[in-house]
Amino acid sequence: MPFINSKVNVPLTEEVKEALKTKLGQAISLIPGKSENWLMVSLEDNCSLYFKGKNNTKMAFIEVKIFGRAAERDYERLTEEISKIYRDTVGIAQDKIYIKYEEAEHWGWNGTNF
Ligand SMILES: O=C(O)c1cc2cc(O)c(O)cc2[nH]1
Repeated sequence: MPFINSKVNVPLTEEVKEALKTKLGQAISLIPGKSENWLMVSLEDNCSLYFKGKNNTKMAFIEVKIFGRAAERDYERLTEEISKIYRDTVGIAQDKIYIKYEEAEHWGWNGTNF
């Protein structure tokens, strides 16, 4: 049950949101055992983001939360893929994207915990 929360400082059309959701759903399977089947995605646009004191360029902050653990090499591959997705789909330069990973030991679903 991964969760991807993304904030960008530009507006996103419904078409772009759909494309991001689909591409992120494919990318998450770079982490063994994860898939779009359990993926929840939040796409926040028009956020007030500042990087290095400035807000005059497109930027993104993306959080990836997973239940359990993953290997460093899988996070490396996912960072590469997510950065390409936001570059190709939203036009954000790779050096204006932060990606944060979190591993959760406790995850609730359907009224109980895994
Ligand atoms: O996506 C995961 O991390 C995930 C899905 C899933 C389903 C399930 O029935 C489990 O017991 C664990 C689990 N992890």
